[in-house]
Amino acid sequence: MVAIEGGEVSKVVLARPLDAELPEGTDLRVIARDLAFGYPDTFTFAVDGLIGSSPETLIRSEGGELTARVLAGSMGRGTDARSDAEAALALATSQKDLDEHAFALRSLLLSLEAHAGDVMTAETPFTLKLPNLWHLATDVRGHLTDGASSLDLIDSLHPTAAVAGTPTADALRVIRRLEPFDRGRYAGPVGWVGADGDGEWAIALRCAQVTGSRVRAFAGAGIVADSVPEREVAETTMKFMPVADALG
Ligand SMILES: C=C(O[C@@H]1C=C(C(=O)O)C=C[C@H]1O)C(=O)O
Repeated sequence: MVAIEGGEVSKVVLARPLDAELPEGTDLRVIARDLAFGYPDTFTFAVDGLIGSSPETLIRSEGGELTARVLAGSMGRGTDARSDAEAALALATSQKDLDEHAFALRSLLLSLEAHAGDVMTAETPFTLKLPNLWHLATDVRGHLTDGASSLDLIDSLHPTAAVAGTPTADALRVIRRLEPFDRGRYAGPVGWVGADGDGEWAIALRCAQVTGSRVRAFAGAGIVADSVPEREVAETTMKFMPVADALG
């Protein structure tokens, strides 16, 4: 909060790791299948021991068409239909979350400017329902104008303010100062690229790195001026749910 109050950054995304031992005999293919069934509206991935289900599309580039889904602003699901609808409404009307979302969207749009035309987004974010969380979400569409490959695009776009903060360079400095661990591939791009440069890249969130029998899961939350530290920590606990449940 000192970095935000002092004007060093407007938003910073801070993460924490969660370490565990993998139960003996765990088959990562089964874990990936469980994640894919449990979180159908996400990208489930398992690449060199990095396994997870990400709801956020960094960029998809196919035949000159670009799409992205920006997420920022989160709220736990309610325990019944009524409290769940209230949670979604509270999120959609929370100025703190709308601000947090606007930073993330703006950073993506600015980075896309060099590569895309006819960029379209809705004026207000929608609420995206996941099994563990509500998110504020904005879908972005545009046309590729400079022939960039999807690898060029992720080079320009990563890291967005959804996982780093605003301004990017200052937020990265604050992260290096405050996070006492290496993010590894957490919050980086994960996806595929074709021989023609097209591709689909998610942001590696809601994931864990498996190394032998050791597992390290990661979860972060965007901090802005009105953030309440305890709520942000609780948000990361909810974000651990997919991998924590799947890995037992
Ligand atoms: C940083 C994470 O998630 C990001 C941060 C969010 C937020 O702060 O509300 C929401 C979605 C993601 O863009 C994470 O899952 O670890």
